[in-house]
Amino acid sequence: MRIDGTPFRSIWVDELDRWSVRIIDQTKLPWAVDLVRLTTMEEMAHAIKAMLVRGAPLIGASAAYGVALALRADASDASLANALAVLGGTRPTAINLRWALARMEKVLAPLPAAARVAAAYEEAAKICDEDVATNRAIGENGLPLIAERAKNGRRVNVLTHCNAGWIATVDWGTALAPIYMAHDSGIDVHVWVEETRPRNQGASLTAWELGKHGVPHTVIADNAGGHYMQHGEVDLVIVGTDRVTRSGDVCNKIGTYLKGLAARDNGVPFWVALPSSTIDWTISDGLSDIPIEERAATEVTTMTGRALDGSIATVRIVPTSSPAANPAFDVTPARLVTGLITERGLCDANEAALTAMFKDVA
Ligand SMILES: CSC[C@H]1O[C@H](OP(=O)(O)O)[C@H](O)[C@@H]1O
Repeated sequence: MRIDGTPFRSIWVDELDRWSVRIIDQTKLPWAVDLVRLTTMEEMAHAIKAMLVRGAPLIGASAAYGVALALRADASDASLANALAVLGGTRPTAINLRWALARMEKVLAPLPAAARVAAAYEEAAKICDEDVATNRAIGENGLPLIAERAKNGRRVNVLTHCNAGWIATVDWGTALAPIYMAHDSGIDVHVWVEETRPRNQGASLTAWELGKHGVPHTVIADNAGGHYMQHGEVDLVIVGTDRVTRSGDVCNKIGTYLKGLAARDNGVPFWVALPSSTIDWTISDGLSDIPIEERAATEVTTMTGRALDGSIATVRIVPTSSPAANPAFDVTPARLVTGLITERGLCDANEAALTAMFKDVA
């Protein structure tokens, strides 16, 4: 997508040296667009763990380039194994991390060391290019869900949670892809952007990227989403996901489950957008089988933003004596999901539909 008219992806190989990897440091958004140059696997692992890059598809693409950086330094079997282990240990929930590392290992392990670096960069580039095409297809497949509600120029209100936009992927995004396509086709689409406590990725990332693209949006507290649904202000919910089970259970940013409950209670369609690389075919029960990342309590007890003097400040919002807990994701049972928007089309959130649509990979 574009940032002030300049086309960007969220990750790319440095144009000058053709081997280091560039990312947008998402912890600096929306206040600064900081393009960081990564030169080692360890730097990439940190970028994933500290969420300079985040979002299931982008985590996978980033890990793939992390393997390439590792092999550029040392293309031995031991170096490959170490890179897979270190990168694989950065974050536990998004299945795309495991998917991308397994794909890199399958390509690289059989090769002689001398052939591995070029092959690693080539495979990482393929993962990125495929992600862009996949998300474009998700946008095209999800567009009718918005268009069918836009009859006679009627404004369509979509609620989303967290950030599943172009910066959560290599480009286009998942949940936001249909929204971008609807906007670009002239549909009057408006987005309720839930701030998404505690990391506020809706407020800081989704609002930023929608604003850069000129998509009308309103940032709201997480607790306001149900209220707008009750008052008929939400035509549909579209969220992203970090892992979907073969039975259609959806793991996504903490708070998504509550949106699913509110949507069901108010008859609002609740759609989940995902590439098939986010489906974990090895599990069925999301609640018992998906590892939920527990992040630092300071993400709950503090907030970071721009002070009135323009400086970036972090403030405590919880008494120092109060402990805090910070599960980063929750699981929305398939029964609350209206459907899945995939690169192959719209799919019911159940095993029969998923295995039929993806019989070649299920
Ligand atoms: C397109 S995946 C978006 C998904 O990833 C986010 O998690 P995180 O930012 O912690 O990597 C969030 O759950 C989004 O819905």
